[in-house]
Amino acid sequence: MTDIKRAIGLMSGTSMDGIDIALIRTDGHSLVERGPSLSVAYSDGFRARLKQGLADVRVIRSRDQRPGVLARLERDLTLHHAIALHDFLHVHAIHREAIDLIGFHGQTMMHRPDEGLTVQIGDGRLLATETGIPVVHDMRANDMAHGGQGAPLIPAYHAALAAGLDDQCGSPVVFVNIGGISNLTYVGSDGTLVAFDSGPGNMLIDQWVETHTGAAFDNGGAIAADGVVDEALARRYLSHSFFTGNVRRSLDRGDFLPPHRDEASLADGARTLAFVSAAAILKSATHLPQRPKIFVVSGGGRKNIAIMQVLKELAAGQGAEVVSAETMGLDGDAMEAEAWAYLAVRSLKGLPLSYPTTTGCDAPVSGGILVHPETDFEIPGEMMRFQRIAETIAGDDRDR
Ligand SMILES: Nc1ncnc2c1ncn2[C@@H]1O[C@H](COP(=O)(O)OP(=O)(O)OP(=O)(O)O)[C@@H](O)[C@H]1O
Ligand SMILES: CC(=O)N[C@H]1[C@@H]2OC[C@@H](O2)[C@@H](O)[C@@H]1O[C@H](C)C(=O)O
Repeated sequence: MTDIKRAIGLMSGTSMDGIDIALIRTDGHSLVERGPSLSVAYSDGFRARLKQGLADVRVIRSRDQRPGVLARLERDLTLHHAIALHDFLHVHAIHREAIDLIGFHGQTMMHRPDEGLTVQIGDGRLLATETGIPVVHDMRANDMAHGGQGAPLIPAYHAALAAGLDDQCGSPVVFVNIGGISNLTYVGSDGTLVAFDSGPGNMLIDQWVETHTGAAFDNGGAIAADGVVDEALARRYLSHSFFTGNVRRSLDRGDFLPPHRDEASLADGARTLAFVSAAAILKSATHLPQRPKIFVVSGGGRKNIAIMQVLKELAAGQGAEVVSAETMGLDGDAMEAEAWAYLAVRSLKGLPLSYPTTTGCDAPVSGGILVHPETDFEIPGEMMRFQRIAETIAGDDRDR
């Protein structure tokens, strides 16, 4: 009998905007039934603590070091995930015992593929203890140990989704995730899977808008709508060695920096960076085996009209269509969390998470660490839970 699992994925991406949670039922192969999802935003206080963590992580030389605020941050990040998971179960009236597994991404604090170093904070053991559910975490490390870039890992899930899309759209199909960083997955009609990071997604726009206005992002692309593209500035980004080099490599937040504050007006800067985000995707897509017929876009960047307009124009010039994940009946906000649930099930079964054509690893490799909760687990009582929330949130303000 097919062994089908109910798994929850927890994703906190490079934008550091919050936690995405999604439930799926899957056999870890082509059977995927997507369930409910939820996004829980971080408070300004916790985002400020994560940014402090990005500064403190710079001195790390091995992936288990936790200098400065990082040890405390890892604990509190994990508690935020536990709280978010309890809320998710409560909102959807799901009993904890109905869940077989959690796939826990944690928060990437540093990613240096050239040095074989990738650091995601998140305490899998603590999460298992707090939730009473087995947790698979740290899914990038084994790929790197086998010569891979450690990212992107979502392509295995895209391949499963593509199998369900066959009748609806042409092939090859390319899945585009526009998060803080963008990545592409090409799925050919013969199942060929090719993937890589494609450039800065929203992170430069977010940093630019925050510096000028204090807002976390350009809502809907409204700021960019009032601007014009500064061509010299756009050219500077698009001639970065990431695009001109022949080897595809995965990106860290620090690989691209926002323009200096006075290099452009707020609106022109936002418009230019939205243009760069879209043009980077098309530029990177030239490294795919074939021109795609359709780009299926997920991630928060699909809500930025300025990015989507340019993407559609540039793709149309190559005879390709651009649609949001929702047009294909998928969920562009939950897809990464769903993927982490799917990958956790694959990890449990010892199936590959990555391939030479997706991360550059030497051979298809599995990965992840499985942690079981203590056998005498009891759900923390409501009072204890609220006390933990209060403590964690108080910590967010105290430590910022
Ligand atoms: N309504 C919106 N309008 C414009 N941009 C938006 C909107 N909602 C979200 N975004 C952008 O999407 C970003 C979050 O996207 P997402 O959650 O896909 O990224 P992530 O998962 O953190 O990153 P990554 O995929 O790189 O790990 C926000 O930081 C913001 O820039
Ligand atoms: C190191 C790391 O966290 N990389 C992320 C980041 O965000 C987008 C892009 O860069 C992608 O390579 C990856 O996340 C996705 C979910 C992945 O691994 O598939």
